[in-house]
Amino acid sequence: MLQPIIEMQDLSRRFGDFIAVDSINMSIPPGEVFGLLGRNGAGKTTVIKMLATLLEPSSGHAKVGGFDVVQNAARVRRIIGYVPQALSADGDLTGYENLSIFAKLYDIPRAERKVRIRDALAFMSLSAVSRNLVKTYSGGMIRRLEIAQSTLHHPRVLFLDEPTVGLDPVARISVWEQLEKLQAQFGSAIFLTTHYLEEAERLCNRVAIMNRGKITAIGTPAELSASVGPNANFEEAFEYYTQDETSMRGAYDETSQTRLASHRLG
Ligand SMILES: Nc1ncnc2c1ncn2[C@@H]1O[C@H](COP(=O)(O)OP(=O)(O)OP(=O)(O)O)[C@@H](O)[C@H]1O
Repeated sequence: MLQPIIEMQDLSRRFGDFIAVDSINMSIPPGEVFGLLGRNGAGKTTVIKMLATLLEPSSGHAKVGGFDVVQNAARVRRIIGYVPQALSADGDLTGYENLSIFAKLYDIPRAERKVRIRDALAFMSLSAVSRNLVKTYSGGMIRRLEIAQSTLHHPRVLFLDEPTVGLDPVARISVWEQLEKLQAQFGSAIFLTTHYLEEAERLCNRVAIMNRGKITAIGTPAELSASVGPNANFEEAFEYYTQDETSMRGAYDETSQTRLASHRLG
């Protein structure tokens, strides 16, 4: 098997006494589009922030591109792109100016900057509005600009935290299409969090379902559906794997528990 691009080993994060991420283990191969799914508060953002070197683990380890996210944080930062959940582009600058800041941040040589920015704008279908202030953009356009910003340096992994939250269905589809194009052209791995099941099914090669800090299932969307029942759909699988453990204990027989455990190990 190829050397994983992302590896997590007993990765945990506490806030005081509260365990937000509870000893998770996962490996993601290069080029995979991987979705971390869960309800609000499951711990998804905390995982992505640890992988993107923005938050230190309380215990356990993670590597991105073979580099430890704590010991080699600077090396990790050079090979990743990160799009946070809240819209973050500067509304008082133009699209071009926002990209220009990131080109400098990523140390893209001065001679190459213009071409990279022009290509990124064209790639995200933003060329026509590049000289307009970002505050005049729609939510979908801002998201596409942020994806352009965070991929200017052609990262090996792109982290996206809830990339289409708050977008209308048309804007959501346009973001999905740009992400698919990006993956096809550069082969970057994409690690995204979402609570939209349709997004995960459309974009992701594999998904993991997270509930109260733990990974309860991992596999392709089709595998997870099949693991719940012969005719189950992905929504039913999500419901199943995000139930509270107490209700699971009561409601499911031993076979189901074994199946759940085998997914945890998978
Ligand atoms: N800095 C912090 N201090 C204290 N608790 C925190 C902090 N950050 C996150 N938490 C808690 O950790 C848990 C997981 O939060 P996290 O943001 O990772 O969840 P999430 O799955 O990304 O949810 P959402 O979809 O709402 O963003 C939540 O209960 C949250 O309140």
